[in-house]
Amino acid sequence: MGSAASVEDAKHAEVEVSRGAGRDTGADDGAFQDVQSLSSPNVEEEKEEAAQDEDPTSHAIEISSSDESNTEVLDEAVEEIETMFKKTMNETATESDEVPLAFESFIHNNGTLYSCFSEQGKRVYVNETNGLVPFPNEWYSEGRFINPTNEQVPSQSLAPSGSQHMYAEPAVTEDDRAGAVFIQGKGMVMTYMFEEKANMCRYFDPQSGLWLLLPLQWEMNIEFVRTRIQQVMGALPGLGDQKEITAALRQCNYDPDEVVSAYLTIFGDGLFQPVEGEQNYRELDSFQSHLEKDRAIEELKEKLLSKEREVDGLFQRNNYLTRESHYLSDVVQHLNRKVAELEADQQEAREKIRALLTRRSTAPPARPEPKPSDPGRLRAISLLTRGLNVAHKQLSSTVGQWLDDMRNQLRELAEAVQRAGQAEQASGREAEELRALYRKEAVERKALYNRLLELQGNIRVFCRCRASPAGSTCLEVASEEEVAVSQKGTRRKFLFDKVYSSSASQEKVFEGTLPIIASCADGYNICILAYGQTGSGKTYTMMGPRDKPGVNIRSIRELLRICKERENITYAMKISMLEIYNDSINDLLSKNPTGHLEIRTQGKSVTVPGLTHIGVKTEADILSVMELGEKNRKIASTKMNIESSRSHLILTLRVEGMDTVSGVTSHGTLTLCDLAGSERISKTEATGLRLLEAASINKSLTALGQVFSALKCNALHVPFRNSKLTHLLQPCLSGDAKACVFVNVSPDTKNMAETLSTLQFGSSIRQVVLGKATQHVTPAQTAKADK
Ligand SMILES: Nc1ncnc2c1ncn2[C@@H]1O[C@H](COP(=O)(O)OP(=O)(O)OP(=O)(O)O)[C@@H](O)[C@H]1O
Repeated sequence: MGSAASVEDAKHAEVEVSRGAGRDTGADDGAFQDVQSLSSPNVEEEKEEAAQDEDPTSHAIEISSSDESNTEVLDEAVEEIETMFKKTMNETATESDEVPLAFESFIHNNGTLYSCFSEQGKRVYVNETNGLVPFPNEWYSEGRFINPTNEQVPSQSLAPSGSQHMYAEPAVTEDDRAGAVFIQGKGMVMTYMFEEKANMCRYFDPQSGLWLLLPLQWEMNIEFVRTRIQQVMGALPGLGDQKEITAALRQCNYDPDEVVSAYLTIFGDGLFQPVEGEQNYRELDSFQSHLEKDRAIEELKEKLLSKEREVDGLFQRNNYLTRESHYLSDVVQHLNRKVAELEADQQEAREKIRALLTRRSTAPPARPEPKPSDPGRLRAISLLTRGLNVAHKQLSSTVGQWLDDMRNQLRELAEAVQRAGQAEQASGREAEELRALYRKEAVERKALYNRLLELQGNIRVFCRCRASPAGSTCLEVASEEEVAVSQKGTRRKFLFDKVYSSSASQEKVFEGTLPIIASCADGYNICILAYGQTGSGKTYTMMGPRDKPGVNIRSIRELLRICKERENITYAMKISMLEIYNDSINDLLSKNPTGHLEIRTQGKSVTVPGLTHIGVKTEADILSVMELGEKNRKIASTKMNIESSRSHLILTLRVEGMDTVSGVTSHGTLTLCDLAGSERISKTEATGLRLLEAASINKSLTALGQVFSALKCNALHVPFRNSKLTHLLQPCLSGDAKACVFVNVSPDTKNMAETLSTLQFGSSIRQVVLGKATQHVTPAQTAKADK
């Protein structure tokens, strides 16, 4: 039973890892030898026996002519041939990329069974000593094929006894272990990851009706294995050989975590660095989907722009109408004043006329007694009287004309007032319509915006470069989205959602995260975290100095502003602050810290029982709580940075909203995480406690990398529980949240290795798709029932 034995031996065999060396020896599988190539003692014995005899036919398995024992012997023969086949296949597979597979069994008239294959159109058979040798022409008349391509043979008769998995019926469950792969000469074949003593990938060969072992080369292409390869490569960008990783996966029973730790144990953290000059296959893999996504994002951006333009137009029209309406009301008021003045004047004129008339009728001027003897005097009086009459007539007609003018003016004014009133009403209606239209546009714009955010990915990655005190720089901010690292004449580019140069202000840097802050008030889990080498500016970005506050304070300020703006919703906020130091959780707000806290998971919720939560209302409240937490934080010095924080800081703000009109409640969290700096232990010369801290930090950051790579390839299992850090961040990263990651880098040439690894980490998590974020809202009735 060579096959079974070799599998079992392989399972217990020590993992032999010798990168590079493996290649020299012709073992194409590199560091980890293929399970199949680890031969059992039985196989070794068979080899020795085989070596004693040169005649190929003498190695063939004799089939007894007796009917009873025929099936048994045939079973053994098939199994032995299978062992030889596998051995030959492995050898062939390591020598060339082409492996023949058209499987046929030939029975010679002398009773010997041969295993034959079609290789590049020529038939060959397995000879234990010489491997695959051409099928002799004379044999065609000396025997027959049991299962040639065009002849179906009852497969049960070929299945070796004792190996149930080899039976013809491909009755396998439809789960992630089932798959398919294209094989040259066979077309698309079914594959299944059999769980025997160790996991075994086999494909179903319809011609032989057998489940055969899949050669390494093809195994790499099935989904089950490919996902795991990607996980390993995600965690260790320094690994370039997928075949080598496949072999390693076989050795580790297809457990990617085990493979990663095996590599790390042997090669150390050098594998975190990508292989220089090597094309990142993941970029190729996701290139197409990224292109499509980018196209969709561009379209949405254009739509958004045109909507914004429309809204701007509406705004301008609205402003114009409002101004016109104000102007018209001013005119109306002015006219009304004028009318009132004219009416007063008219009244006054009337009074004056009436007074004049009264005086003339009631008190006629005392006429001097005419002196008949004075004709000159009489003529003068008559002239005066005539003049007075003319003046009276003129005055009457002037007054009448004046009154007519005033009446006309009044009528015109009344009409103007009426028209202005109507125009004002019309413009009011139009303004109201515009406002409704604007509200509708705003809702549509918000929906488009959310869709855009969703398409851009619920994880946004920003790169911030700090200034170089040394003046030497290996970084070049090529554009708003691209940063390049130059090294010995080569130039590597990295793309991010935004790249901030050393001159970018704290305010500018915060702008990138601004869009997701409002989502927290809507009931989403939001996470902002900073990753980077020690001293690269994470704390500066997240906390910042007092006069230049960072993302933490600005996002809290923005959140408070948004909550205040929403008049119908009352918000309650609670803040907690913890640090993870040497993989244990410390409560930073507790007055009497009682020791390290543990994490509890219930369904999707992750909590820390005993952690202090303080209710806060204003920015001042929050700042004083943060100050208290900061005081308790462990700050230690390292050789590289005097004020280097050696723990991960996680500040969480829980925001509970209650809509007083609809009764809907929402629960959002804003998680702000300042990660401890990744560092090269050798470079910082850390010893003792510092060494322990550094090892713990590196371990948790590696776990974070593993989580991101599992998320990136949509792995069934995401190893959140590998560290306290990833366990706590689970709700922020498990397809339920929106996240922003800052990768902070130093441009100093002496930090180039760390900078490259940080950029690689950042650009790789950019491809993570968290999925559609979930809004945590409870409808009114449920909310009441909950209470
Ligand atoms: N963009 C920047 N502008 C001005 N000063 C900066 C900037 N980034 C970092 N610094 C300064 O560099 C020093 C180190 O920065 P910081 O403490 O933020 O690094 P860090 O990545 O948090 O380090 P560690 O991981 O060790 O905590 C600080 O003195 C900080 O003020």
